[in-house]
Order: sequence, then structure tokens, then C-alpha cells
Amino acid sequence: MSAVKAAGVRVALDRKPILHGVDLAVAAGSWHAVLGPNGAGKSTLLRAIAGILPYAGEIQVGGQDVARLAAKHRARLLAYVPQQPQLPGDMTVGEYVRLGRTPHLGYLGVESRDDRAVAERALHRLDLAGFAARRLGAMSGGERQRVVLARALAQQAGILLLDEPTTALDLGHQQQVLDLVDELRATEGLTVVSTLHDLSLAAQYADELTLLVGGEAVARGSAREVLTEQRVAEHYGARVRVFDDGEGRPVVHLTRPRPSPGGPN
Ligand SMILES: Nc1ncnc2c1ncn2[C@@H]1O[C@H](COP(=O)(O)OP(=O)(O)OP(=O)(O)O)[C@@H](O)[C@H]1O
Repeated sequence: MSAVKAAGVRVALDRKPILHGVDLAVAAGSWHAVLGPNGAGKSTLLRAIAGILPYAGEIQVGGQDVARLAAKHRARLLAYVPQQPQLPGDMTVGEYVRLGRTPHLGYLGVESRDDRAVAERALHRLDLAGFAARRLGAMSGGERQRVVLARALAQQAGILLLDEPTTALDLGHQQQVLDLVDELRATEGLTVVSTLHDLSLAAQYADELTLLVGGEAVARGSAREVLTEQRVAEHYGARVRVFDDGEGRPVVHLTRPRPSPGGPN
């Protein structure tokens, strides 16, 4: 069954058409990466799936029409991590992560011991246990990115929408975050839809990829099917070599231009 399904999705921003009829089907418990050059419409597609942008066409999450879901119900089904979240600088890390529990609170909005335990576990999982009392305004870019992920995990939704979740992270934390998301996918059946600029990382973690160009899906399939040298050159305007990592997954390397014959060595 598809946990996320989009059919013929069209979005216009400021009356400019951005998505031109995008289809997507993400199997429950799988990881789908949406790739594409700058401005292709990746974030727009994720925001439409998150139910925070008007669209034409059809989007279903967990079998329900996302446009018809009340915000609280939607937040129990899916957690969305934007590329550049606006964070209240004077809120503490702990307070912010506990906000992830809001859709689960009862009528009076009182946190239970369980709510606090879930938030604490999310902090711990993202290496933030020692930061709970720190103000968000005093965190580095990568630390803030992990805080936003911790809040999304605290939400305990079955579908995770991640817009460039690793851009501000160092190598170790990139791996830690992607491994953690993958572990949750494998053990708790989480469905993940993420944009990723790093094509090799997308190939490592995603089960299926969609390549979006100019608001249209131009390729879809496994990393091996989608990430060919020719396609990357055509759509990204980049010189690349694509290698096999030894386990059947492509690794995409940028290459320098070859020196012209007779030019300086
Ligand atoms: N409010 C807006 N009004 C008009 N155009 C917009 C608006 N917001 C975004 N756009 C345009 O929509 C297009 C798609 O933007 P989007 O952020 O979805 O691309 P993206 O694929 O996520 O890009 P990137 O890789 O750079 O993050 C871009 O050309 C962008 O300039």
C-alpha cells in the first residue's frame, strides 16, 4: 500500500506554475528521495504533500486526502521538516522539541510523563541530551537542524517529510541522522520522503528516487536506473563519473575538466 500518493499534482506560486502534474507513489515503510536541480520544485512538492500549500490534483497520506485533514490529525500522520525552519531564538531546545507532542495532547493540553519521555528520547537520539536548557538562538546551524529533526521524531508520525535534512551537518552527523531515520524506517515502519542534493547519499539510503526537473518528474526508479552519467549531465549540467560502490549502488563524483591539448600542464 502507498503511504503517500500523489497524482497529477499542480502548484502555482504567485500565479507562476511550479509543478506541472507530478505523480508519486511511496510504499509504506520505504524511503523515497526526490532529487533535482535548484528550483526544480522539490520543496514545493514536499510542502504540498505536507498539506501546507494549495494544489490541484490529488494527494493522499495514509489513504486520506491531505487537503481535507484538520491540522492536528495531519500532524499525527506526518511530520514535515522544512529546509529553513524559523526557530524562536529565545525558546529552549527542550521546550521546542516538546512542541512535537502538541498533536497528541488532550483537551487541556497537559503533557503526560509519557510525552516528556518521548521528547527526551528524541533529544537523546540526536545527540542533544545536554542541550535541553540551551536557547535555540545560541545553537549552531547543524545543532539547530538536529533540534528540528528531534521535534519531528517526538511527533511520532508514521510519515516523515524531510527537506534537505543534512545540509548543515558535518559528515559524522549526516551519517548519524540518516542512519537513525533508516533505523526508524526498518524497525517502526516509518515512511520517508526526502529531498537530497547529495546524489550518492540518496543512492545509499533511498529505495526509490524521483528526478524532478522544471516541475516535472523526468525519471523514477532505483538509484541505478535514475543516476546515470548521461542523465546527471543532462539535467544538472554537471560533469560527473558514476561508479558502483561494490554493492550495486551508484556513487556520483564531480570531475575536473580535462586539460586542453597544448594547454598548461
Ligand atoms: N512564493 C513564490 N513565488 C513565486 N515563485 C516561487 C515562490 N517560491 C518559490 N518559487 C519558485 O518556485 C521554484 C521551485 O522552488 P522550490 O523551492 O520548490 O525548488 P527546489 O527544487 O526545492 O530548489 P532548491 O534545490 O534550490 O532548494 C523556483 O523557481 C522558485 O524560485
